[in-house]
Amino acid sequence: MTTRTPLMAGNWKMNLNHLEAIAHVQKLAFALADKDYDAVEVAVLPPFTDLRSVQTLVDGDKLKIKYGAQDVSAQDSGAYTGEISGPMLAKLKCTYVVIGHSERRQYHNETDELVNAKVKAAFKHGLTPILCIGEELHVREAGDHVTHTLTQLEGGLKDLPAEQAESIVIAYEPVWAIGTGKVCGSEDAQEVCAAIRGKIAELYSQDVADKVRIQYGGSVKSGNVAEIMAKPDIDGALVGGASLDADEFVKIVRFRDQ
Ligand SMILES: O=C(CO)COP(=O)(O)O
Repeated sequence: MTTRTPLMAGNWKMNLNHLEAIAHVQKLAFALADKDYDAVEVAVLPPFTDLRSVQTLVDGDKLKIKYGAQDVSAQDSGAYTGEISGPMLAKLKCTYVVIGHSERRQYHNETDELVNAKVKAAFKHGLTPILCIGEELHVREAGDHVTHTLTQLEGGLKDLPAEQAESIVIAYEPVWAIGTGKVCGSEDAQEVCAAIRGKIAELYSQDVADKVRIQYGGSVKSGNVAEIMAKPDIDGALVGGASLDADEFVKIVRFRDQ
């Protein structure tokens, strides 16, 4: 049986400037101990403007916390005003990059095709994508949440070789549970996460599917994380609002104590 190390990642979204980022990561570093890092991989996903400061802190203090970006361009360089490239993030030693978050799909019209190009760009430059998929409320109400989410999964993974697919992180984030306080029931989250793993097994192999980490995201807090993490196909959480409170995020990392 493959053992997957849980990944707890804080998606700060458009919050915390670079000075606040330093203070926040220092708080996390002070609170987290080796035993936490032995049990769980911990990552922060700050805005682009914070990454250099976070890198300097992590390098300088030899912190075990990982970090990454919230998006990446599908292009390597050139006349793409406002975009940030994979080589730039690699130079900042980012481990992860969030791709296809529902807020980018919704407000920036990102399609599965673009998301797929960004996933490939991430791997090309040694970054691990956290590929976000999940349905809107009307899709769940129509009972189409599994089909919808698996279509996004297939679109995001299109033509990706197994060697890359096995190290990707998938974040199942039902859009209606993001920032709303409405957490998806753990059984409902497990249903979709199991379907995601099943689809990866079908597209690649059971071995690849067993290696891929699948996170749940949407109103995760210290009070509900343990129940979510108890599900067999959920290997971590992508935490928005609650990751902005260092004490709360540390409690989420220590989900086994909750
Ligand atoms: O979108 C999310 C993480 O990427 C979830 O956000 P919340 O935890 O604020 O609901």
